[in-house]
Amino acid sequence: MAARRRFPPWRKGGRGRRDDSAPAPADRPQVVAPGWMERAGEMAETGLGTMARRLPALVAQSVRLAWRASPSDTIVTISLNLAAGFFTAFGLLATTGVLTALFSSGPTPDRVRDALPSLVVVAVAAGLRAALQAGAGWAQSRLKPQVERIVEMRLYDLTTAVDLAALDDSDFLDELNRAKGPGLYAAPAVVSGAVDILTGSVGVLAAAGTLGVLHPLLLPLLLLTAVPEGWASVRAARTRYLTMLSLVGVRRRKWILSDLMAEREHAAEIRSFTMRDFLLEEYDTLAAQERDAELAVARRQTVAVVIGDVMKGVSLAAVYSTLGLMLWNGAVPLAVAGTAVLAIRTGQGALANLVFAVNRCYEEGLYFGDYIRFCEDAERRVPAPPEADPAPVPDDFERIVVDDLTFTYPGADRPSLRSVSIEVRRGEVVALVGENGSGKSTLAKMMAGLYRPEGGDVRWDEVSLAAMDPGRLRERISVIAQDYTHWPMTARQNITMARNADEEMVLTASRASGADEVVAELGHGYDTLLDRRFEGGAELSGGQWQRLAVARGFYRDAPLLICDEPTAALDARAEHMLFERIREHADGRTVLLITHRLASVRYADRIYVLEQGKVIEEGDHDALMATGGLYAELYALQASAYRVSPGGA
Ligand SMILES: Nc1ncnc2c1ncn2[C@@H]1O[C@H](COP(=O)(O)OP(=O)(O)OP(=O)(O)O)[C@@H](O)[C@H]1O
Repeated sequence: MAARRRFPPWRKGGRGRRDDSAPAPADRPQVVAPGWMERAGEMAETGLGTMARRLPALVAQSVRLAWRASPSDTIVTISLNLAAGFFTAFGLLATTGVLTALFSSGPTPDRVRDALPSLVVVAVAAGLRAALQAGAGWAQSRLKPQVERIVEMRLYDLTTAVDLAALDDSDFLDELNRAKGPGLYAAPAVVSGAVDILTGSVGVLAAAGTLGVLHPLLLPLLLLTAVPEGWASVRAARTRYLTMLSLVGVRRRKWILSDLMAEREHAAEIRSFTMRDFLLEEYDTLAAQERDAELAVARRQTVAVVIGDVMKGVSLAAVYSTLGLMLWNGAVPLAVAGTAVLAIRTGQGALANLVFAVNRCYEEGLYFGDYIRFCEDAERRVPAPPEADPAPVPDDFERIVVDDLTFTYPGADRPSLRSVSIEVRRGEVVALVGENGSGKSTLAKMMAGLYRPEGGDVRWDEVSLAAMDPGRLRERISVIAQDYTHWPMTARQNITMARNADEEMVLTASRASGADEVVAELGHGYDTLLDRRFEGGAELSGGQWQRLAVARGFYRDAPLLICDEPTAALDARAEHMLFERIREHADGRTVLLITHRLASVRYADRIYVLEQGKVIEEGDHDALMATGGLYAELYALQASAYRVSPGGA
């Protein structure tokens, strides 16, 4: 396939394999071309014909986009451009009158006087055309920010709505990267390219119409000059796009590295582990690949442009020779030939603009196509809206049943949960324990309705989560996540999470989590901005952030509280206090607790022990200790570290 030949060396020989001479070592997985490149590469394999076929659809798509952004500016842009084209043709035809008068016989003052009325018409037409073009340009530039806004909003509307599993899929993430980068920027360029196509076409039609009126043979001559330039532009655009595609992986890896080298949070570790040389070398290798690819593009583009220019020169020579012959043979009078030269020059200017616009629209259209495809893919991945009559989400429940649940992350080769069944009754504290990677967080996320099961079900009092409105369901669940976000907002907003702040509830949640002590130290209390990148912003320690994250979980008045490692960063006193609160059933709520601190789950009503995605033991502390299985083993290990007897107290 032709597309393959254009990929860089490491792309040769099939998906993901690299040339031995390529500098990228085997431990650089992001550099491997992702699966979508094959498809996108084929897409970009277009010639003039394909482009001409695709262009109407692209222009129609752009006009629809412009219309959604602003119907009035779209109408003004199109209609003023059409009117400007009319005055271009009108002015050109009036020029014949001027030239006929000037080239006639008789004294010069008389000839100039005879030419005056036509000259006035030419001047008025030029003035009107300029005014209309200025108006059209203004409306066109107004369209840009409006288009940008709607495409950005659509993208983020989708990225925040897609199924969480989509964001675990590396192909989807790559598509997202392309849509969010070049794709997003291409949208206004495509629209303005489409408008420029319209403007250029109107100009060309005006010149062509004039030439057709002057002499029918002049018309095909004008079109002849467009072909070489068009060919060169399309070729250059395709080369650029294919290179961009081949460099997506390299650039992605470069961004990751540049973040690592320039972000404050990694600075200390880079120094402690003397990572500097390693990172710089990695970066340089990738930068060299990018440079080589860019240099190759520059060379291929220049060759295309030079060939195009030579062909254009030849066709221009042919045009003027033909015109000269026609004049010689008396096929056209001198005044008409003079107007024809003007019309050809006008037409060529318009043609050059048209070719540039077509090329730009086509090239940006390739990138914009990435955006469109991403949006279509993302739309398919947005969970279907609940049926017209979704099952009501109860205020509370008697029991939550996880029934035979199986789940595999996208792209993973084995399930993270296999036939898991557990039960949580109202008011209980139920603990999930197990070694790293055993599936605890995955199970908690499924119970929070964040992932959809591959097999099995989660039910609240016999009603499946799948039948409920996910938005309402999540309102009834409070999650203290293991990987919570440090929101760049105030301390209060970090607790209330974009909800109306109830001062009393904020204080209660803060006291319960120990966040009140953190806030007391802050310059502006709950109004302190927690991000050092902003002026006056404060920096918190890991444990202080965790207290806020816990307060966030407590603030939400939900019947089910899921705590995933809520104390990992807490000091001994804060940890003790938090588990005390949880043991008091977190003020009557049902709690699903994940922790490695087994001393803290002793008082749970029930403990489920997971191993490799399966529940292998269940019961309360005493029952599990009596079984002498994994729980007893882990508990004994921890207890011995603290020199506590395995039996308890
Ligand atoms: N987003 C993801 N994409 C693919 N695989 C994942 C993802 N998250 C987790 N996994 C895999 O699923 C398995 C279970 O992970 P999970 O985070 O549920 O374990 P855990 O018991 O909570 O571990 P830990 O105690 O370390 O927090 C692991 O093998 C992990 O590699």
